[in-house]
Amino acid sequence: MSQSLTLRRPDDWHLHLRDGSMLRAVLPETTRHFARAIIMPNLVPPVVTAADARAYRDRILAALPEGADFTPLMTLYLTEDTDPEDVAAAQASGLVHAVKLYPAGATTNSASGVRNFDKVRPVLEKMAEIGLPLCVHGEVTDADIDIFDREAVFIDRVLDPIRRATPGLRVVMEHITTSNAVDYASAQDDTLGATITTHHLVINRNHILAGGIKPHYYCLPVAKRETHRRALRRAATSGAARVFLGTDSAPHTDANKLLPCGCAGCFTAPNTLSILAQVFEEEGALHHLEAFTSLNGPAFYGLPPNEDTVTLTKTGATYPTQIATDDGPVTVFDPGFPLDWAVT
Ligand SMILES: NC(=O)N[C@@H](CC(=O)O)C(=O)O
Ligand SMILES: [Zn+2]
Ligand SMILES: [Zn+2]
Repeated sequence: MSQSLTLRRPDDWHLHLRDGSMLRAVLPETTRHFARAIIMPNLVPPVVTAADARAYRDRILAALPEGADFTPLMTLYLTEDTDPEDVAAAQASGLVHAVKLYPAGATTNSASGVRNFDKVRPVLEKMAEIGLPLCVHGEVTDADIDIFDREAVFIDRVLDPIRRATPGLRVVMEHITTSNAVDYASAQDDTLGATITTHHLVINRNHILAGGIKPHYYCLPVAKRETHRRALRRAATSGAARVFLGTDSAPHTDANKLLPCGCAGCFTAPNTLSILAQVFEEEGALHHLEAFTSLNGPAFYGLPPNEDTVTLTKTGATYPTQIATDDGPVTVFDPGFPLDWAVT
């Protein structure tokens, strides 16, 4: 008898589905395993208003594979012109579950993000009042701050001041990559959550840069040194209630990754659960996997956990190296080791 593991069906609390033919190609990779996902709004143009989010949700629902049971949880892209009343109405109608903060210039399609944080004060105050979470890409963009320090500096200079100025604001520190973020998150109250990606549990910066540059391991925030990866693994596998999975699965075509100035993002949707089971087993924490993938996220977002389940068996897993799209192939994240756990 091979070992098996049954979990409540997971959710992905940070996912890029893109649009058009890319959406159609990547959506089945998520709906196969996940019941719900927080859908990132960094399209071109971005998903800014409730009307934009409703239209994008309809395009996602129209692209669902036959028979898929999947609920996209929509977000709004915070700009300096975002209308607090539009945000409140979008939440009240059940359409929108979070607002996303991109510091302008921090990452893929962030040009419409926030430069002057004073300009978004009224929106943040409204969100604190109505309990709508702010999902944060937590990196400063100052040219004089080293890219490996941008998350730690953001916490001190931007995140903590925003939280102090806006009591009660619920915040998700997205895709944390440092022990600084782990320490900050664990010291806060239950208004603060943190997501961790699959790939940041697996790679450190050597994987990107040593022995030749590996564009498919380049994402933002960029993977840090090994001590940080270890801190992330401890946090993810600890069972701590405010830490949960946000894969940040971020597909780009190989043509856009393999360039002199290539795009940031790792495409992990197809093999995320197999990789996570292996990471948790290596850490002796398989009993905490369900909390990370299926329980902590819904609790933070005030939603019930899923009723149905997925089962993994230790029979070895295969996955495609690439997914075909009308725009060209998208390479799947390669963890660098064979996968033991298959989703059955
Ligand atoms: N993580 C990434 O490297 N890229 C994301 C944007 C983001 O989540 O920062 C993308 O949209 O491609
Ligand atoms: Zn981001
Ligand atoms: Zn992302």
